[in-house]
Amino acid sequence: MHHLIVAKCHKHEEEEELWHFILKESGSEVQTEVYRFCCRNRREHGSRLCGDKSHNKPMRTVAVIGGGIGGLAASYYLCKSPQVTKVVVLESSSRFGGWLWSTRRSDGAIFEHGPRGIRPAGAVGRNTLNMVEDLGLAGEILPVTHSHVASKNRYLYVKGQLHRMPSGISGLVRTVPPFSRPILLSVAMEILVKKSKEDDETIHSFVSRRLGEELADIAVDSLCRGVFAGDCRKLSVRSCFPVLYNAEQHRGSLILGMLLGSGPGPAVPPGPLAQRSVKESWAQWSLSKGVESLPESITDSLLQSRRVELHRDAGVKHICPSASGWKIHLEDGVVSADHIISALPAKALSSALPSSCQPLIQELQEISTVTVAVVNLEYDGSILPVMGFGHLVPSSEDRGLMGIVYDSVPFPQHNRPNGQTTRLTVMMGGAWFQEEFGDPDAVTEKRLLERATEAVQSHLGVTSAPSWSRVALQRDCIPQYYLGHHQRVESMRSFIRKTNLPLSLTGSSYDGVSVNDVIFSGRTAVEQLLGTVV
Ligand SMILES: Cc1cc2nc3c(=O)[nH]c(=O)nc-3n(C[C@H](O)[C@H](O)[C@H](O)COP(=O)(O)OP(=O)(O)OC[C@H]3O[C@@H](n4cnc5c(N)ncnc54)[C@H](O)[C@@H]3O)c2cc1C
Ligand SMILES: C=CC1=C(C)c2cc3[nH]c(cc4nc(cc5[nH]c(cc1n2)c(C)c5CCC(=O)O)C(CCC(=O)O)=C4C)c(C)c3C=C
Repeated sequence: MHHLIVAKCHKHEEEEELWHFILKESGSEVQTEVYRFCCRNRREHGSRLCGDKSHNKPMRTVAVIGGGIGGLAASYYLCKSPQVTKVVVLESSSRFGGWLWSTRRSDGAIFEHGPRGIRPAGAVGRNTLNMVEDLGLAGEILPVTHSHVASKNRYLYVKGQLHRMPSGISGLVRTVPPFSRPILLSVAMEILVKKSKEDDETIHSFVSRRLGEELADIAVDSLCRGVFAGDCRKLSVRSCFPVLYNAEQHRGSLILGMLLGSGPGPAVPPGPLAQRSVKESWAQWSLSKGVESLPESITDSLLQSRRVELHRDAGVKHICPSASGWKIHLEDGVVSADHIISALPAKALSSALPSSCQPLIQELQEISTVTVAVVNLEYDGSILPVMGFGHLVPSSEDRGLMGIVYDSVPFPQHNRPNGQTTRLTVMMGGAWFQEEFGDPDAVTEKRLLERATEAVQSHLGVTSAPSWSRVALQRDCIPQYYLGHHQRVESMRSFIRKTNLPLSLTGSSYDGVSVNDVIFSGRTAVEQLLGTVV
């Protein structure tokens, strides 16, 4: 008996949905087809994307280039499918994980030099938790609930003072400094603002238009510094905050979009861990040995598979088309592959591609990145004047200093076990790195450390010197989705489709920078390649 199951629908690109149809015979899968539906202007066109016979026969060798969380996630999902004979992961540095990087000191203290908290919410959040559970990491989760002080208290540093971000009904109906009128007023007026006809808009312009300039200048400016280390006057609302863009497009208002929803998202059923996150109302989570445990655990699981080859110190220099796919040139050898999933930063991929891919090279080069100085500090004793996740600093207050995270508050488990200490992380530079500190290659660690400790002193009144510190200069760590980014990404993928290049683009350069987005993008790349749900 044959059963046709519509297994899944998820949003692929703007106004596009992918539908997976699975044909089952006596309970086992015999054929999968993936159709792309374009819902633009409410007209629906379906086209078969993949899943024909050629896609259901084994894909011999897939090379995954870049061993950050994006490349590891893609490899993890590739291994879920029996269609792939071999997966070769090529990473230029001596470790896997990319920006997921934790220092574990011998006395038990843990310091993050990249992401520190991952959100469980939404389809992409559930997807990561399902993966975490599958990897056997559930027991290592450190959840931070919505009722925790780190979730309730987030601060802004404006005009030389810390201000708690308004929250709850009372915070919205009253005038709370640094804002000059109740936020509820801006929110109520928002429903009356007309929808824009523009294809894209900067985040600052979008929020000024819908909620007023003050919220854009202070709250949203700071938020963009705390997620993209970027300038909201240049970043695209459509690519950075698609939920806001879609709310306006589909409901005519952010508030209505939030109340009524703004279109279907990807369908990701929650596993037991994701269900627990909802039941216990988690706002974010980390892992007991630091966020780097996640790529370490994926690497360990990949090593269990005889189909996977993991190569560190294997920088991709050049890739050339060959009769069956690609020849990938490394410093000291050549790897052949039928298909490449690139999880490299866009510029790194652009310099490896052959000149026959010129239009793609051009677009990849246009995706800028920013450099962030991450300064981890440890102080003896309990030195914070306020408790919360941390504070952000709008660019009008201090262009070079983006904010301070009070790591000991959300994750006290990462403090050294003996004796009371406080761990802080100061983040500097971003879109303002060059103007504030000059050439990243010329700036000294001493200068960055001094700037960070001065900020801790002036913002938090801490006069003691840190008992331990570490400066990490994260070069080109966050891609900037400037105006028109969505068109650029679509144009690159369209070039790949039209020229039948056996290449998939994943990682933080294209479809979102959060850890959740990058993992989900790895999964989407694999599902599109194999034409099956993994
Ligand atoms: C300071 C900081 C704080 C952050 N905070 C958060 C947070 O709180 N929450 C959150 O969700 N996200 C956060 N992020 C974002 C998130 O960590 C990143 O967007 C994500 O880790 C990017 O993963 P990726 O695999 O796409 O890229 P990368 O981590 O950059 O991986 C790319 C890999 O490719 C390798 N590579 C480069 N060139 C070559 C080559 N030629 N050949 C082979 N390999 C190559 C690199 O060595 C690297 O390992 C933060 C990022 C930073 C920098
Ligand atoms: C409180 C101070 C914060 C600083 C300073 C900060 C710097 C910083 N953050 C990123 C990248 C991301 N941060 C993300 C989430 C996030 N960041 C903060 C606070 C600071 N970040 C908070 C409170 C949160 C959680 C968001 C929430 O729960 O509301 C994310 C993930 C966003 C997501 O969609 O999941 C990223 C990415 C950088 C590069 C950076 C450096 C200046």
